[in-house]
Amino acid sequence: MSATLQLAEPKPFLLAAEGLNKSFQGFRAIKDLSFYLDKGELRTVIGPNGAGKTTFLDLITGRTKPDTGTMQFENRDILPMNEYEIYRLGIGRKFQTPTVYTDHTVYENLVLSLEGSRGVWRSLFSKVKPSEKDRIFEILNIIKLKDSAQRKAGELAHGQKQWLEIGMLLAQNAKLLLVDEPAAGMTDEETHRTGELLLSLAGEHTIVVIEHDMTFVRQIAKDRRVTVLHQGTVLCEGAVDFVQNDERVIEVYLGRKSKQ
Ligand SMILES: Nc1ncnc2c1ncn2[C@@H]1O[C@H](COP(=O)(O)OP(=O)(O)OP(=O)(O)O)[C@@H](O)[C@H]1O
Repeated sequence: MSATLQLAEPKPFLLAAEGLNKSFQGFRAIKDLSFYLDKGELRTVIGPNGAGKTTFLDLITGRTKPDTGTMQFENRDILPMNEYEIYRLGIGRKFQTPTVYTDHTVYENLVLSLEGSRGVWRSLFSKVKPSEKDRIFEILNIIKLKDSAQRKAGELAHGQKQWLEIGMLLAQNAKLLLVDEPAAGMTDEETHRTGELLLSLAGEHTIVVIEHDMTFVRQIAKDRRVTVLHQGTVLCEGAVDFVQNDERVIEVYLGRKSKQ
């Protein structure tokens, strides 16, 4: 009897971007950038100022369209879609500065973000279904804001606002969370707790974090893949120790060669 070798089907990437290029008035902000992300990954993207990190997130969310290249999310070509259509597919973004509804409570902020949300008025004044309420309390537990559920979001500390915003992405049921510099402006303790929150979400959620704070990067990356962008393209990719010891990475961060 002859045994047949069964090869597992390769798993498709959650997000696959290939050969992206984007110029602004002749300046090439993104150059032949390719990026592949597996479902459940927690990927950190680092790079010096002006490396193209924000522009890359703008390309994923449809805020900016590339001049050339392809972008597939769950095997669907998302380049022809507008920002709202891409958001509806399940790509959620958290900007560096928190954008919560400051005059609404923490609980209301999460209601307003629920997947398929029904517009501000309907969201706040129509009945929240028991299953939705359960989900909100689950999220409040995850983001450790249960005791602040009835506080106005505007009264929260900076770190808490950032956690609320991550909770809002969870309420949207985002499949891919794009998180831009979550540790900016945080105390060391808040930064550490943010790292713990992101680590607790990894696996079940797919997350791309842009970050400068290397202590934080080491906390969340551990042996996960880190992508280094430089001049609009991927300079290096690998475990955090690997990229931190890469001569080219040291050179672009320090502006000189580490060893001659
Ligand atoms: N709309 C625009 N018009 C012109 N130039 C732009 C535009 N958006 C970005 N750029 C340029 O593209 C380059 C990449 O910018 P981007 O903001 O993506 O970098 P970054 O890696 O996010 O930097 P930082 O860490 O400082 O936020 C920069 O040189 C920036 O000036």
